[in-house]
Amino acid sequence: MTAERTLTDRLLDDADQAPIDPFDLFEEWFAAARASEPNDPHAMAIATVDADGLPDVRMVLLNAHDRRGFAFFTNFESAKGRELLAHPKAAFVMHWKSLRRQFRVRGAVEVVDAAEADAYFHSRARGSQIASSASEQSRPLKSRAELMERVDALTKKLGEDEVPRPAHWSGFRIVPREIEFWKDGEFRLHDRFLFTQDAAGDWRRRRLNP
Ligand SMILES: Cc1cc2nc3c(=O)[nH]c(=O)nc-3n(C[C@H](O)[C@H](O)[C@H](O)COP(=O)(O)O)c2cc1C
Ligand code: PXP
Repeated sequence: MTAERTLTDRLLDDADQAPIDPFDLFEEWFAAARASEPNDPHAMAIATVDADGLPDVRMVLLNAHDRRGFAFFTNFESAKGRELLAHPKAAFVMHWKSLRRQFRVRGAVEVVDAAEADAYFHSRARGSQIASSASEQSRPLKSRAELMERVDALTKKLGEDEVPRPAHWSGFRIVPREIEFWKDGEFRLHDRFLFTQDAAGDWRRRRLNP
């Protein structure tokens, strides 16, 4: 009996030019990362640009994904929030050290709908919901004590009530235009595959030089 070939096996086999769906391939790589990374396999660095075109980058967590794209949740009044609302395009990268693999996406950015943001917000630990309400993310803070006072005041005020999702806390979805899968190779002879969509919306892949 022969073992079934994975999508990764097929990707690396230049003789196999049948289509591979990049979202299915992502699921395969993400599952491998979840099984082998010591922490935060869903961490990604997301790059934006500010009003001067100056790039900005920081880690966020990939907390939702499907065939529409890759979403993370944040404060829309933060630096990244303001940057993305003004310039709704982004790139992100995930690096799974344990696998020596990299996953990159570039594309347009859309805001997730309110129902999705509510569902995700309320799935988080209550303390994290309160923290997101209390933190004026990216704005100067006089002291940690000031933040903790806001957390305590809000905790007291809410009692047992549900924490309302702040109007300025929601999710951004990166809708891929380009997707790249990278796998480490000996002597820097890595394997790289760039997926782009053709006019019909089908995903094509090209191998790139490392
Ligand atoms: C592993 C990791 C995951 C993070 N995930 C998020 C996240 O999902 N959302 C978020 O708002 N900040 C997250 N942060 C904090 C951001 O990196 C950043 O400090 C914060 O969002 C403010 O960024 P900004 O000033 O560029 O908007 C994370 C930090 C780390 C190290
Ligand atoms: N917001 C902030 C400020 C974070 O630091 C993180 C994760 O570090 C998140 C949101 C996303 O994680 P979670 O939704 O699991 O709290």
